[in-house]
Amino acid sequence: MVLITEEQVETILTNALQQSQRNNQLVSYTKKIDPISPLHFFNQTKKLGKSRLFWASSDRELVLVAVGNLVNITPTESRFSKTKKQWEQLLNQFIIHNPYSVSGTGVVAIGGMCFDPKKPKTPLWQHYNDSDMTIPELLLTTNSGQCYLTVNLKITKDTLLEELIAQIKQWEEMLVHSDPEETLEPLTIEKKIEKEADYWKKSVVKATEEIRKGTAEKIVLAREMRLQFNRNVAIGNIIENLLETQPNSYVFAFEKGQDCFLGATPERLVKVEKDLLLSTCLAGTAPRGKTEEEDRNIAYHLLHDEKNLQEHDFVVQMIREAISDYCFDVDIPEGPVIYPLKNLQHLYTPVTAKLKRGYSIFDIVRELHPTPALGGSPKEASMAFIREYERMDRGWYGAPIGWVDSNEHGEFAVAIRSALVQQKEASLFAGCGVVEHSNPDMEYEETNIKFMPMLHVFEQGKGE
Ligand SMILES: C=C(O[C@H]1C=CC=C(C(=O)O)[C@@H]1O)C(=O)O
Ligand SMILES: [Mg+2]
Repeated sequence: MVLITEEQVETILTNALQQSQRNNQLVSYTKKIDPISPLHFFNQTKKLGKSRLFWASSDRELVLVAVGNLVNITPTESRFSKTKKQWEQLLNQFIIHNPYSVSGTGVVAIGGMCFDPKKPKTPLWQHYNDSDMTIPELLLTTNSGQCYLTVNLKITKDTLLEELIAQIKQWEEMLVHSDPEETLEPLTIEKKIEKEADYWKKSVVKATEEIRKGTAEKIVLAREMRLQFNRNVAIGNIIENLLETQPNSYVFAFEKGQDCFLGATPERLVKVEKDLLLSTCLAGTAPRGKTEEEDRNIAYHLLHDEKNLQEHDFVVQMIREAISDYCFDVDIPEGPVIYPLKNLQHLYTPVTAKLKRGYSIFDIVRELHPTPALGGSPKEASMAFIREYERMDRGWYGAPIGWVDSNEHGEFAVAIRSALVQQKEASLFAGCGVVEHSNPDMEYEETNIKFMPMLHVFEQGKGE
């Protein structure tokens, strides 16, 4: 693997030190390297003892592995506009050496936020900030089969070049080196605890009553399942299983100390490449069939089911309305199609548009979150219901997670089909859209199939 040569680093850092007017100069250096496996990189960097973040796009064209926190953007209020502002300010402070105009290379901020900062945080999510975008120390980008390594540094007038160079060399040696794989006993789930299942069904009934009264039109209610394992979960193995078993889904893993929030979500919130904007309406659910014929029948019924079409339509209407001031050339097809996943299928309507000048992905995330696929309709009334009646801390579940780069490219997904892993335990989350004619037992079953993608990867140990 070719990393940065000593000469190159020395020239860049010397220039940076000379250019620096400040005490803290941020420097970013990107180099194309021979392809390496992102998962290998993720596993190798564990011994650095720094938090790691993993992101793979649903088509797997882009994979990011971010290691360490050079700077964290963690506003405690007005999180979307403050993140946007701080990100722009930080970019101005960087000396960037990135000769490649490739998405996801160079200075990238990656992270996410909690679903609802107005709901009190519980100890479950104590290590996760309400909003947290990381500019890492090391970033491996795999884009369309090409690999790039970015090193981000903070240098001061007192920084010793030799020490920095030695550190980069040390990273290089560590990454080139391949440690023998640890042999672990197979992972088994020793206990599954469904939290508040009966109460949850009652809250679905309560939601339908409120909807009949006219308080809201749709309310998404989620529940939690706690798992206990025989040993600590090896995060790299779970990512590997998710990549193998969940095509058409984004795979993510965000470590914070000993905790890791991870999953495989099918739901794009927004993708921006310069002025091209893509979003997704995903709501309405059915299981997969055991045979092709059964599968086709289920899909046909889903496409014609009033209740699911209604659930879906609230999302389409809201997204159309939310982006209208920020975009032109909005294109949304008339009706949904099927989005098949391994364990379930959804109603899906893609959205394309052109972003007006002066707006960024953060403006769109602010307008869209939460869509009625995770909150409800109207936004405020459904959020108020969730705040009052949902007996769980969603934390980062159901919220935007993603990345942005210095070329005005970025993508956010909605963190569903996910779990918060805490060494020998994990919390799984699943929710569903409650509308006027929702039946509590059927919604309960729907959340059961939404737990399956995560349950399977924990049950399978390694692969299928
Ligand atoms: C809230 C979840 O799914 C949403 C996304 C797709 C379909 C949904 C549904 O049919 O209810 C939900 O709105 C979840 O998986 O936890
Ligand atoms: Mg549903």
